[in-house]
Amino acid sequence: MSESGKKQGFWSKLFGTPPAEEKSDAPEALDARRQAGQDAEPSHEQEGHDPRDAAPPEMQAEWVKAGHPNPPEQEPPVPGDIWNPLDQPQEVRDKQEHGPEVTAGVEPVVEKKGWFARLSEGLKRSSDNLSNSIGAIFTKKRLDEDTLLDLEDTLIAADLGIDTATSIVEALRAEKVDKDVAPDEVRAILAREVENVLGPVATPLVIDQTKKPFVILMVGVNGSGKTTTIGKLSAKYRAEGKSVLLAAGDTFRAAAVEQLQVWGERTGVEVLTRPTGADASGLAFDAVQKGQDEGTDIVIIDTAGRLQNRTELMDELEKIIRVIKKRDPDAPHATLLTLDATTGQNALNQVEIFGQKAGVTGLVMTKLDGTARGGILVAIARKFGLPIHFIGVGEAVEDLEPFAAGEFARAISGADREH
Ligand SMILES: Nc1nc2c(ncn2[C@@H]2O[C@H](COP(=O)(O)OP(=O)(O)OP(=O)(O)O)[C@@H](O)[C@H]2O)c(=O)[nH]1
Repeated sequence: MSESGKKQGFWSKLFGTPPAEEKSDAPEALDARRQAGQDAEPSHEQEGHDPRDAAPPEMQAEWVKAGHPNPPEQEPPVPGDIWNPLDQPQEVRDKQEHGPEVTAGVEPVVEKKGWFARLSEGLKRSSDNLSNSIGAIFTKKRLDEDTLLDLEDTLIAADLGIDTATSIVEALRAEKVDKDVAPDEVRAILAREVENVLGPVATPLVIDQTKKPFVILMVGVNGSGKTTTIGKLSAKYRAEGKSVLLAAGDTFRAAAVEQLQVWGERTGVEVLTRPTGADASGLAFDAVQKGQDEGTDIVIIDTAGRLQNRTELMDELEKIIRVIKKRDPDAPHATLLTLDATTGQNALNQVEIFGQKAGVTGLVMTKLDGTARGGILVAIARKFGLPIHFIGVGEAVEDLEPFAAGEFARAISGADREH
């Protein structure tokens, strides 16, 4: 059950009904074997209805004050297991250091697409590849084994994982072999199977109010969206009337501390800091203690971005957790791993190693509004079964959504679009 049903006030006003289905011209086949050099770029997206437009003017002014940038134009990083966030272009890394620009004064609210439209656009590359390949494969009316094998290859190439690919092919074989089948029926089966995998892990992050404070530790590789997600979460929890304390645990970089302080100012939340180079675990300890002393509802601890294969940095993360436990043996009550949706296969390894070292309890997939490679979330769900709490669909404070399996499945399969 998504958290959206329970949302009140500010938050419930933010997230309206998803916009009507998106249409796109279906280009020809994209499958590598069929490409023949004709890789289709996503076509220009239609403007979606933005539920935020219906919000009161003072709220819109607040968003403008908080900076309301358009999604960044970022090229996807190098694909697969050689992906390294530190390889991103300097301007992207600069932006990561300083966060999105804050617009001074009140300007007209920028026309912004609804979150579902941004999710669909972000997943358009994955979705187009899948959907168009399905269109190209299912040219014969009758379903045969060769066609099923081609489909399996396509699903694996879309990062969905071998297990999911096999189960989709099995479902199709059971229902349709030797029968007439149209591409749209295959897309619908794909959407259904993806939803079956994602449904059980689409669970809200429940804040146990008996824990004072409820401690959330945010972990992930460099630039995966930890600090931005913390900013969005603190806005959400403040809007729910909860008290929040942030701890700027990336003590390596002054810019990271500043970035969290900007989010603290935007959301009216205190940020605990230490000088650059200070021990991050000491800061985490102090933050939990301060939260206990002051009866704070939620303490969110940021950590420095680290590649999962850097043993010494992962050891430091373990130390932070050990030290937090000295103040509260049950804490952290949630350890959230942020995954950049443009990462691809490397995300599987991130979940595995951060899971082992930091005891990750849930996932947030960020940048699903960009050039996302969303299929990997299905492989991750299948392999690890970890809760997926939220998705990030933009850089602004309101661009955090509870994860909804059905919407994600429809967006990635292209089942809602006309072909
Ligand atoms: N488009 C888009 N950009 C995002 C999203 N989440 C974060 N970003 C951007 O991604 C960049 C990195 O985000 P940060 O929050 O700084 O990432 P981080 O994990 O704290 O980075 P480090 O401190 O370097 O480890 C920033 O430019 C963010 O504005 C999202 O959901 N969509």
